[in-house]
Amino acid sequence: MVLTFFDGAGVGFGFGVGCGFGVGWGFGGTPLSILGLGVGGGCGVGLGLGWGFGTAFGSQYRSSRVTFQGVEFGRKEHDDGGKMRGLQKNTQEVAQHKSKKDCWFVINGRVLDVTKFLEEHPGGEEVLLESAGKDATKDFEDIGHSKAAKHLLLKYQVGVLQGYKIQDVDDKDDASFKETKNKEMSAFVIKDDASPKFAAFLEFFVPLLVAGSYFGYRCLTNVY
Ligand code: HEM
Repeated sequence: MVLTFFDGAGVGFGFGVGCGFGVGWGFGGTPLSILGLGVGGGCGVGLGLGWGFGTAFGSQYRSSRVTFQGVEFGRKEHDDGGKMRGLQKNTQEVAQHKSKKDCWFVINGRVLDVTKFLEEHPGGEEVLLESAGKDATKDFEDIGHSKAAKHLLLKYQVGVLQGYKIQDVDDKDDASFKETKNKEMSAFVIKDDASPKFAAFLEFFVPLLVAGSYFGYRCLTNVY
């Protein structure tokens, strides 16, 4: 979860007592996304209801989970500081995990536990089981897996084959990974933009509707 603070100009709505100063709720500022506390000047004398321009500030919790092409970014597996993923394994140890219930293989020196991925693999579980307990680098590369697939395999890393020094994806000077990261950011923006637009729409029209109803009611009662 991420906490976003915002402040800025907005529209306030509330009850006021006295000479037209009211405290109520408002919305506004950047990213114009949620109700905050609004303070603003109003008009009227005595007990009244009003809305006016003022300032709005507040905070908002939002989910930081982002999924891009099936890869869930920000999960614990990616944030374990490499403790688990960096454990040294040898070929004999990898060779012991070659069943459907316990399937490991090696790709580019990374030891992967793909047991939970078998059923999800778009190329089918059989091909993965054929590589179980072995080095699957050549098979993996020969298929011409996409960049997303290359990124996805990091999720299943449980260690490093002895003798290999693995570069972290973030440090890798590889255009393919950079491209994936950029896409990840745009996916983030799109997902975050969706609800604030709707919220801003509601937040503008609700006070307008309430104020309109109130003034309508006042006009009607004055006539008679
Ligand atoms: C953890 C390791 C692996 C991951 C994360 C992975 C992921 C994927 C993904 C995402 C696809 C869909 C196409 C794409 O995006 O490239 C795919 C397709 C495929 N994969 Fe894998 N894969 C892995 C290992 C392997 C291995 C070891 C083989 C062995 C031959 C293999 C064979 C295939 C095949 C045959 C396809 C279908 C290609 C097609 O339909 O054109 N994959 N894989």
